[in-house]
Amino acid sequence: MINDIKEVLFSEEVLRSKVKEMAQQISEDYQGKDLLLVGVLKGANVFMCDLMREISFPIQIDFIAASSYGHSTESSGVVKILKDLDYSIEGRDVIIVEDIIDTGLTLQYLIKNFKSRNPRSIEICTLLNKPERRIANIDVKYIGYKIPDEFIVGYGIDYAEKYRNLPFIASLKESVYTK
Ligand SMILES: O=P(O)(O)OC[C@H]1O[C@H](OP(=O)(O)OP(=O)(O)O)[C@H](O)[C@@H]1O
Ligand code: HPA
Ligand SMILES: [Mg+2]
Repeated sequence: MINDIKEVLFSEEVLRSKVKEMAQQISEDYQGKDLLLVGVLKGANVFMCDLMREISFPIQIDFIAASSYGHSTESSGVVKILKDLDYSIEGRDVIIVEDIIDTGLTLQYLIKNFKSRNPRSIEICTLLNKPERRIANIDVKYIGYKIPDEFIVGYGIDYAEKYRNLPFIASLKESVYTK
C-alpha cells in the first residue's frame, strides 16, 4: 500500500490538530443549538468520527451514503443515494460533513435535496477543498485545507474503494490509476 503513495500531504498529527480546531469553531458557533451532524458516506466516515468527538456539547448524528466516482478518478456526474438519512431534518440545525469537495456536484445535489426537507439551517463542513476542479459553486462555512488538483487518498478517502484505511492523507502515484 505504501508503495502506491506519491506524497504524504497531511500526517496523522497534523490532521488531529486541524480536526480539533474545526470542532472548536463549530462548538462556539452552535453552542446552545440543537445540532445535527450529517456525514456523507463512505468518504467522510473517519473525519466525522474524529470531528464529533471533539465537539464540546451533546449533538446528534446521522449519515447519508452518496456515490458518484465509483472506481474512477473522475466524477460520473450522477450522484447515487445508496442510503438515506434515518431521521427527519425538518426544523433542525444541520451541518453536512464531507471529506472532500472536488467538482462540487455531490454537495450541489445533497444541498438541494436537504433544503426540500425544510431544515432550520444548513451549513457545510469539509476537511479538504479542491477548488481548481469546481463545476458547481458551493458556499462552505468550514474548510480544513485547500489542496491542489491531485487525486488523493487516505483518512477515509478512496481510490476504487481502497486506501481508506491509511491514517494520513496522501497523493497517489499516477501509475496506480493509469495502468
Ligand atoms: O465534489 P465531488 O466531485 O462531487 O467529489 C466529492 C465526493 O466524492 C467522494 O465520494 P465518492 O463518490 O467517491 O463516494 P465515497 O465517499 O463512497 O468514496 C467524496 O467522498 C465526496 O463525497
Ligand atoms: O481526490 C479525490 N480522491 C478520492 N476521491 C475523490 N472524490 C473527489 N475527489 C477525490
Ligand atoms: Mg470515493
